[in-house]
Amino acid sequence: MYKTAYLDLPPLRGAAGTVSLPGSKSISNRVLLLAGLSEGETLVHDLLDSDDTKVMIAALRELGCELHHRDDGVLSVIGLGGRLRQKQAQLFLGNAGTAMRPLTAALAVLAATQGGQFELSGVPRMHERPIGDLVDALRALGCPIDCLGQEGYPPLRLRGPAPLSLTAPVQVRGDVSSQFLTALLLALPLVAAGGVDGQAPRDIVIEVTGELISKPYVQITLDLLARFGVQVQRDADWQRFVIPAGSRYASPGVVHVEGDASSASYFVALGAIAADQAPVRIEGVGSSSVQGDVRFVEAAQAMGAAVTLGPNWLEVRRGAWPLRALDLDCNHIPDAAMTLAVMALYADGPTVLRNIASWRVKETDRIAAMATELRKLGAEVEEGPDWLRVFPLQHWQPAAIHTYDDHRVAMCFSLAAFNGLVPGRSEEAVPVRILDPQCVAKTFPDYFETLFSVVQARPQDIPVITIDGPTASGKGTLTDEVARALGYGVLDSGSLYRVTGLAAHRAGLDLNDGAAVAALVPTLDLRFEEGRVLLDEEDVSNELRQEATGLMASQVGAHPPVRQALHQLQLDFRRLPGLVADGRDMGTAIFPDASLKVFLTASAATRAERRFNQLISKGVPAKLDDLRADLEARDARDKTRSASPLQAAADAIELDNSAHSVEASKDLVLGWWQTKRPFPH
Ligand SMILES: O=C(O)C1=C[C@@H](OP(=O)(O)O)[C@@H](O)[C@H](O)C1
Ligand SMILES: C=C(OP(=O)(O)O)C(=O)O
Repeated sequence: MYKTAYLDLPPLRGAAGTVSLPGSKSISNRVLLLAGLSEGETLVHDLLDSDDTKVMIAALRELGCELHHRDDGVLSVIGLGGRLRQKQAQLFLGNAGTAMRPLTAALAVLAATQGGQFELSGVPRMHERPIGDLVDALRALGCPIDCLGQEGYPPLRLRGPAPLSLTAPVQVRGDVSSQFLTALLLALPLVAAGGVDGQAPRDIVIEVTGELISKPYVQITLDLLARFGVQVQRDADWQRFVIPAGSRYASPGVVHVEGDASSASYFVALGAIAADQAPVRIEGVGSSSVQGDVRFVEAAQAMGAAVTLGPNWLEVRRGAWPLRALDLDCNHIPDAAMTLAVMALYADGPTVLRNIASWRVKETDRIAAMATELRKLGAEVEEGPDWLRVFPLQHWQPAAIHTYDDHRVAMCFSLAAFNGLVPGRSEEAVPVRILDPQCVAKTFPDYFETLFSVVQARPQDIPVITIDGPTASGKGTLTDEVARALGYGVLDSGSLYRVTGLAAHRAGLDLNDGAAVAALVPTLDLRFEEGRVLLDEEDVSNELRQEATGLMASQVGAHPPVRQALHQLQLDFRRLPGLVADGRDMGTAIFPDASLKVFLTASAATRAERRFNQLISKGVPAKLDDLRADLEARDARDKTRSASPLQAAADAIELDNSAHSVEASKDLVLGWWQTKRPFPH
């Protein structure tokens, strides 16, 4: 996951390849709750691992369920069998509607029937998301509930014991969120079995007042209840639901969670926009999905996507281009429909998304957020209480997209990075900045990594920052810090000869055979991370420092084909989303077109002192004066040698960090970087 303040997406030009979806949020949290309420063990395969499921898992643990992750990745849940083990808990539920609403209903009923007191809270936005309709329904049933902040909103206190009146149908409004009905459907089997206050088993009837929105999510609830042994009857109008008398949760033993269909929407859109050569294949959902959001595929097809599908996969290519404008009632796909708003920028006319009032009470006011952010790109957008009209965009502007702690805003705006595919815009393509990219943690922590694995950019569009300078100037540390702040990769070019020597030696090659060693270079699986060098995922940093490795390095470095192969290898490090390259000739020889070049220096005295402290801390004896004399001699040699002398590139910014902390140097470099970027400040 990118834990950076922002993530810059360079212009992206194409897409192809296969993605494997994370588990469905809606299914994961329902399965967790149902398994937690059932008797015995449920083994959950492919559960989503994200903020929304973490809060549900933590809550169930607090309540006394035993959950543990097995070595094979399967989660074992041992449920409560409907009996509270903890009668008091304070549960923090983040911004997960699928945890807050269902747990409210389940714990209100359990507290009323078995006694107890539970407090449920979330992030500040959760305290602005309505829950009044559910609270009203539960209070009418007899559950004592206090709204601890504003009436009708979390945080909530659920108390008991209290007598429940189960004779009349339970009434719940369905026009603000379907999760209120879902919550009652998931919780009320607790009382349908009877036994509460000596009551006989009875049918529990739930009646929906007002138009029910987001119906496919209620269907997911009904399907999963059926898998846990509860067969709810519903009428044709989705107004009346009956949980039959005697219903009891019965774990199916093993449950497989499908891939998330809402998360699939970004990759379906990606295929429609950018897969003009080979398809984007999406594994985890398909025609046999129980999630309503698979119907996003129909909307994408209407806009021109060419889709083929199997039971649990989709393949999407570009069909019509530009995309076709759409006018759609999106009530059945409230989450995935946000993706259509960005696709609309690539359409041949205005696209209207209707019946989306619920967007206003989700992670943020999504109608306002989408309108505001689309306008930053230059788009014309109109909005109403429950609709959005987006016009196609010709003149794109570089924009820093505010994401409002809303995972879907972050994910769908990544699709704006394909603006270079708009006819006539190839040379004018602009990057897109996504602010606070880690908000994707709610449902898809690795979203951007997954995206980068299937998209292409032109190398010259991928930003590079070079940090060159003499030995012991602190290049490595600064490079790591800058790269970490930007989410960029690192190239530690100084270690390449040593790594090549070591790898060639390990492969049993003759180090005098230049051609053989050169052929090995492109196959090296190399990664630089936090000052460490990883070869085939093994940390070889210590081995690289050894004298024997130094000898191997000079042996392989003598061959021109090896030098050439290493040149290419360095260029290949220019990968999405960007690169910080540390060395001595990065800005002059390897990446002469780098957008920012830094030449890092420090006085010989400072560098000698740093090297001295480094050695002493590792228990290596050292003399300060000797180190300083060595460094001065080396500087003189470096500057005057004929083959690539150590020189700042003409367009490099010099940074003498003798008197700066690493933090201060990093801030300086990031400040320069901002001035090089096209985003408004
Ligand atoms: O029940 C569910 O799993 C969900 C229902 C939908 O909410 P609304 O019913 O509030 O539209 C959806 O937006 C949410 O992401 C998940
Ligand atoms: C609305 C959403 O989440 P929640 O489950 O919190 O309602 C969403 O994921 O888009």
